Amino acid sequence: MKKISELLKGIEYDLVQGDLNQEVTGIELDSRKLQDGNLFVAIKGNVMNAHQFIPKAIDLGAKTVLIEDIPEELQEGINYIKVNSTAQSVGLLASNYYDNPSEKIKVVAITGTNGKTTVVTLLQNLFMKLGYNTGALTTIENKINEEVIPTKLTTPDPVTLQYLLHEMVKKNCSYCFMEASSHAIVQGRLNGIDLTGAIFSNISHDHLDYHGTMKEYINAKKRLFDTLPKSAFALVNIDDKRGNVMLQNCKGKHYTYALHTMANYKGKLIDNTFEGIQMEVNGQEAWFQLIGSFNAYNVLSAFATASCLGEDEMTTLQALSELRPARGRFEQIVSKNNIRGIIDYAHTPDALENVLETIRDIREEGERIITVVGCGGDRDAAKRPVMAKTAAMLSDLVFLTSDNPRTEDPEEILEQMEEGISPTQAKRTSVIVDRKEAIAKAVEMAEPRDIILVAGKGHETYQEVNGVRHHFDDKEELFLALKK
Ligand SMILES: CC(=O)N[C@H]1[C@@H](OP(=O)(O)OP(=O)(O)OC[C@H]2O[C@@H](n3ccc(=O)[nH]c3=O)[C@H](O)[C@@H]2O)O[C@H](CO)[C@@H](O)[C@@H]1O[C@H](C)C(=O)N[C@@H](C)C(=O)N[C@H](CCC(=O)O)C(=O)O
Ligand SMILES: Nc1ncnc2c1ncn2[C@@H]1O[C@H](COP(=O)(O)OP(=O)(O)OP(=O)(O)O)[C@@H](O)[C@H]1O
Ligand SMILES: N[C@H](CCC[C@H](N)C(=O)O)C(=O)O
Ligand SMILES: [Mg+2]
Repeated sequence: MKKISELLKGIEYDLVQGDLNQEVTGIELDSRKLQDGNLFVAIKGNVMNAHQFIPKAIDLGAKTVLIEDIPEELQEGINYIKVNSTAQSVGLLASNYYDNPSEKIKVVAITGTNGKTTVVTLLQNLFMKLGYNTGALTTIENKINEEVIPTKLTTPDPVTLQYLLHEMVKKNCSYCFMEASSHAIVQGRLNGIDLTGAIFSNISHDHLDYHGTMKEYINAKKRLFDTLPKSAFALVNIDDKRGNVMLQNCKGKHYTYALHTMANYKGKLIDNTFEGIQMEVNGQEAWFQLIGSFNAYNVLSAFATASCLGEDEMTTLQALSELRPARGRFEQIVSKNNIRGIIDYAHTPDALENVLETIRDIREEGERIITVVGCGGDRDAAKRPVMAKTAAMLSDLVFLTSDNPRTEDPEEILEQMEEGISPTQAKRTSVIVDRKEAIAKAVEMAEPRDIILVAGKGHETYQEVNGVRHHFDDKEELFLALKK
């Protein structure tokens, strides 16, 4: 329970009607979940304008509503508070409700097209090893120390986010490492968080359905750095040409990391095998259990973050070298007859290219690459032909199949993917709508020493079709097929 006036600290508002001394029992964004005494926040979303749900929220017991538009009729006994943007205000409101948790825990957010989950997972495991209670918010799951809290979003909604930070504070966590998706930044899900640091990994083609253009997508990521306080550190991958863009209007302390450019934190890849990578980090050589040259960036980023947070470099390197990769990222199964299956979450053109290039680097002569890949529905359609083209260019055989079709027709998604395939490549490409069948067929076609990459769904244990998530696990399917 909290007084409304306390929740509004730091927020510009107009009290349209009501009494700010009253208390609320919680903050709710979804009228369907509203509980008695909750404050209902009416957000104008991408699909719905929640102002239409105000009467329903009041029926269910809301006494206070946060609005942008004043309703034609005001109900008696209800507090109406008007702000410029409900979506942008709710983070701070929720932070006030949960006693401003980010003042009591160091929160570090990472943004970028690829590598966020990998780096956050590395950082949580690293800081736990270093002896700290630590939280993590990732695409795979949210965690408070070892406790797992399932999630459907990469970055939680602002109320859940503040609630989780508050729980981390209660469990004495010193750090929270979190992913900041570009959607979340634009929608203000991180507002109200006093960040200790922000990291930029890279940017490449994704989410153009949502942001419209690459320029807007870059600007979305840049906003995380533009709003960073002076006390925070800003750590960017300077090998990515947008690294500098992130720092342009950033008041925080600037730090850079790179493999190919001069930087504060410098790495050098020495060896890349199916067992791990050997690299030099600030002059020190070390071995890491993550596979793929792109992971050199992720390891370096985690190392640099630990250093920015004041950790000893040698201890950090030692601990990092003991860590396993995140679930569904370059996970391998080798069959009895020596066929290598790889499950990877590459669901962007750049990620797919990186992972295939890495396999091509490591494989030995005569080892063929067979790729099984699809593209998600209700997401950026422009990446579909590009991903198919990348798969065909860098593999010997390709099986185009379904990812999460969501509300789209899977066959249409596949037709769009096929547009990226040339007539010559088409001879080495098969289209199999059913993902289970596609994986089984890939295994059937494989000969000893061949390498099968199943890309796009990584850790996911479902396939979403028309709003329903059916159980589906690439790892299970590949394992089953390889055992036969
Ligand atoms: C496109 C997008 O980002 N959508 C997110 C957004 O929803 P929205 O703006 O579309 O909401 P809406 O459906 O228009 O509804 C507007 C408001 O009405 C409310 N409502 C709605 C219905 C009702 O009966 N009553 C009611 O009160 C809703 O709670 C909401 O507050 O805000 C919601 C609450 O925070 C999110 O759950 C929702 O994520 C949807 C499920 C989604 O699929 N998001 C994806 C695209 C996403 O955000 N992905 C990124 C990751 C990307 C990456 O990893 O690369 C992420 O951070 O996970
Ligand atoms: N630093 C990197 N550069 C390029 N590609 C990468 C990098 N790190 C990982 N990848 C590729 O991207 C895939 C997804 O990695 P990860 O889950 O860490 O990214 P993410 O940014 O969290 O993705 P999402 O946007 O879905 O949350 C990996 O499976 C791998 O193929
Ligand atoms: N967080 C990413 C995940 C994509 C994973 C892929 N399997 C798909 O469903 O498209 C997104 O929402 O775009
Ligand atoms: Mg992620």
